[in-house]
Amino acid sequence: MSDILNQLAEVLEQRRQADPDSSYVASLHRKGLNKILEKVGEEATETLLAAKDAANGSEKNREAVVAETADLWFHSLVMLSHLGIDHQDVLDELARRFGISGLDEKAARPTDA
Ligand SMILES: N=c1c2ncn([C@@H]3O[C@H](COP(=O)(O)OP(=O)(O)OP(=O)(O)O)[C@@H](O)[C@H]3O)c2ncn1[C@@H]1O[C@H](COP(=O)(O)O)[C@@H](O)[C@H]1O
Repeated sequence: MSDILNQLAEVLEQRRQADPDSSYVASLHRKGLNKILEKVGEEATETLLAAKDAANGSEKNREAVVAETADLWFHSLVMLSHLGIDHQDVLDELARRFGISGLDEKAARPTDA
Protein backbone atom coordinates (compact mmCIF):
# COMPACT_ATOMS: atom_id res chain seq x y z
CA MET A 1 0.00 0.00 0.00
CA SER A 2 2.65 2.50 0.96
CA ASP A 3 4.29 2.24 -2.50
CA ILE A 4 1.47 4.10 -4.19
CA LEU A 5 1.21 6.49 -1.22
CA ASN A 6 4.92 7.26 -1.55
CA GLN A 7 4.65 7.77 -5.32
CA LEU A 8 1.59 9.96 -4.94
CA ALA A 9 3.21 12.01 -2.15
CA GLU A 10 6.18 12.64 -4.45
CA VAL A 11 3.88 13.91 -7.22
CA LEU A 12 1.98 16.07 -4.71
CA GLU A 13 5.26 17.64 -3.56
CA GLN A 14 6.11 18.53 -7.18
CA ARG A 15 2.64 19.99 -7.70
CA ARG A 16 3.17 22.58 -4.95
CA GLN A 17 5.14 24.58 -7.51
CA ALA A 18 3.01 23.66 -10.56
CA ASP A 19 0.71 25.79 -12.70
CA PRO A 20 -2.83 25.84 -11.22
CA ASP A 21 -4.25 25.97 -14.76
CA SER A 22 -2.80 22.55 -15.58
CA SER A 23 -2.85 20.82 -12.19
CA TYR A 24 -5.82 20.13 -9.88
CA VAL A 25 -3.48 19.79 -6.89
CA ALA A 26 -1.76 23.09 -7.65
CA SER A 27 -5.19 24.72 -7.98
CA LEU A 28 -6.07 23.49 -4.47
CA HIS A 29 -2.84 24.94 -3.06
CA ARG A 30 -3.59 28.22 -4.83
CA LYS A 31 -7.09 28.34 -3.30
CA GLY A 32 -5.58 27.70 0.14
CA LEU A 33 -6.07 25.69 3.31
CA ASN A 34 -9.76 26.47 3.80
CA LYS A 35 -10.61 25.08 0.34
CA ILE A 36 -8.52 21.96 0.99
CA LEU A 37 -10.23 21.42 4.36
CA GLU A 38 -13.61 21.92 2.69
CA LYS A 39 -12.73 19.14 0.23
CA VAL A 40 -11.56 16.81 3.05
CA GLY A 41 -14.85 17.40 4.88
CA GLU A 42 -16.90 16.92 1.72
CA GLU A 43 -15.13 13.66 0.86
CA ALA A 44 -15.51 12.40 4.46
CA THR A 45 -19.25 13.05 4.28
CA GLU A 46 -19.52 11.35 0.87
CA THR A 47 -17.59 8.36 2.26
CA LEU A 48 -19.92 7.88 5.19
CA LEU A 49 -23.03 8.26 3.02
CA ALA A 50 -21.63 5.64 0.61
CA ALA A 51 -20.85 3.36 3.56
CA LYS A 52 -24.43 3.65 4.83
CA ASP A 53 -25.70 2.66 1.36
CA ALA A 54 -23.21 -0.22 1.16
CA ALA A 55 -24.54 -1.62 4.40
CA ASN A 56 -27.79 -2.14 2.50
CA GLY A 57 -26.12 -4.20 -0.07
CA SER A 58 -25.20 -4.02 -3.74
CA GLU A 59 -21.72 -4.42 -5.28
CA LYS A 60 -22.14 -0.97 -6.86
CA ASN A 61 -22.52 0.54 -3.38
CA ARG A 62 -19.32 -1.17 -2.27
CA GLU A 63 -17.46 0.26 -5.28
CA ALA A 64 -18.71 3.72 -4.29
CA VAL A 65 -17.19 3.28 -0.81
CA VAL A 66 -13.82 2.44 -2.38
CA ALA A 67 -13.99 5.45 -4.72
CA GLU A 68 -15.06 7.88 -1.98
CA THR A 69 -12.43 6.58 0.44
CA ALA A 70 -9.78 7.07 -2.27
CA ASP A 71 -11.01 10.68 -2.69
CA LEU A 72 -10.79 11.15 1.10
CA TRP A 73 -7.28 9.72 1.39
CA PHE A 74 -6.12 11.74 -1.64
CA HIS A 75 -7.44 15.04 -0.27
CA SER A 76 -5.99 14.22 3.18
CA LEU A 77 -2.58 13.80 1.52
CA VAL A 78 -3.01 17.19 -0.17
CA MET A 79 -3.83 18.68 3.26
CA LEU A 80 -0.67 17.20 4.81
CA SER A 81 1.40 18.45 1.87
CA HIS A 82 -0.08 21.94 2.17
CA LEU A 83 0.87 22.01 5.87
CA GLY A 84 4.38 20.71 5.14
CA ILE A 85 3.74 17.51 7.12
CA ASP A 86 5.40 14.39 5.70
CA HIS A 87 2.84 11.64 5.03
CA GLN A 88 5.53 9.25 6.28
CA ASP A 89 4.94 10.67 9.78
CA VAL A 90 1.37 9.31 9.59
CA LEU A 91 2.60 5.91 8.38
CA ASP A 92 5.17 5.92 11.22
CA GLU A 93 2.42 6.71 13.74
CA LEU A 94 0.33 3.80 12.46
CA ALA A 95 3.43 1.57 12.67
CA ARG A 96 4.09 2.77 16.23
CA ARG A 97 0.52 1.87 17.19
CA PHE A 98 0.63 -1.48 15.42
CA GLY A 99 -0.12 -4.33 17.81
CA ILE A 100 -1.21 -2.02 20.64
CA SER A 101 -4.85 -2.72 21.44
CA GLY A 102 -6.94 0.45 21.38
CA LEU A 103 -8.63 -0.79 24.55
CA ASP A 104 -5.28 -1.25 26.35
CA GLU A 105 -3.96 2.11 25.14
CA LYS A 106 -7.08 3.90 26.35
CA ALA A 107 -6.95 2.16 29.74
CA ALA A 108 -3.30 3.24 30.17
CA ARG A 109 -4.06 6.94 29.60
CA PRO A 110 -3.57 9.14 32.70
CA THR A 111 -6.88 9.86 34.39
CA ASP A 112 -7.98 13.46 34.90
CA ALA A 113 -7.32 14.80 38.40
N1 LIG B 1 -5.55 10.78 -7.00
C1 LIG B 1 -5.92 11.85 -7.50
C2 LIG B 1 -7.29 12.29 -7.41
N2 LIG B 1 -8.35 11.72 -6.81
C3 LIG B 1 -9.39 12.58 -7.02
N3 LIG B 1 -8.96 13.66 -7.73
C4 LIG B 1 -9.75 14.81 -8.18
O1 LIG B 1 -10.42 15.37 -7.07
C5 LIG B 1 -11.51 16.13 -7.55
C6 LIG B 1 -12.63 15.90 -6.55
O2 LIG B 1 -13.80 15.58 -7.16
P1 LIG B 1 -15.07 16.50 -7.01
O3 LIG B 1 -16.14 15.82 -7.78
O4 LIG B 1 -15.30 16.80 -5.58
O5 LIG B 1 -14.51 17.80 -7.75
P2 LIG B 1 -15.24 19.12 -8.05
O6 LIG B 1 -16.68 18.97 -7.81
O7 LIG B 1 -14.77 19.55 -9.41
O8 LIG B 1 -14.57 20.06 -6.94
P3 LIG B 1 -15.08 21.47 -6.46
O9 LIG B 1 -15.18 22.35 -7.68
O10 LIG B 1 -16.36 21.25 -5.73
O11 LIG B 1 -13.98 21.91 -5.54
C7 LIG B 1 -11.75 15.71 -8.99
O12 LIG B 1 -11.29 16.74 -9.84
C8 LIG B 1 -10.87 14.48 -9.13
O13 LIG B 1 -10.35 14.28 -10.45
C9 LIG B 1 -7.66 13.51 -7.98
N4 LIG B 1 -6.76 14.31 -8.64
C10 LIG B 1 -5.49 13.89 -8.72
N5 LIG B 1 -5.03 12.69 -8.18
C11 LIG B 1 -3.60 12.33 -8.23
O14 LIG B 1 -2.83 13.52 -8.18
C12 LIG B 1 -1.94 13.56 -9.29
C13 LIG B 1 -1.69 15.01 -9.69
O15 LIG B 1 -2.90 15.58 -10.20
P4 LIG B 1 -2.84 16.99 -10.96
O16 LIG B 1 -2.35 17.98 -9.97
O17 LIG B 1 -4.24 17.31 -11.43
O18 LIG B 1 -1.91 16.82 -12.11
C14 LIG B 1 -2.62 12.73 -10.36
O19 LIG B 1 -1.68 12.21 -11.30
C15 LIG B 1 -3.24 11.62 -9.53
O20 LIG B 1 -2.24 10.64 -9.24
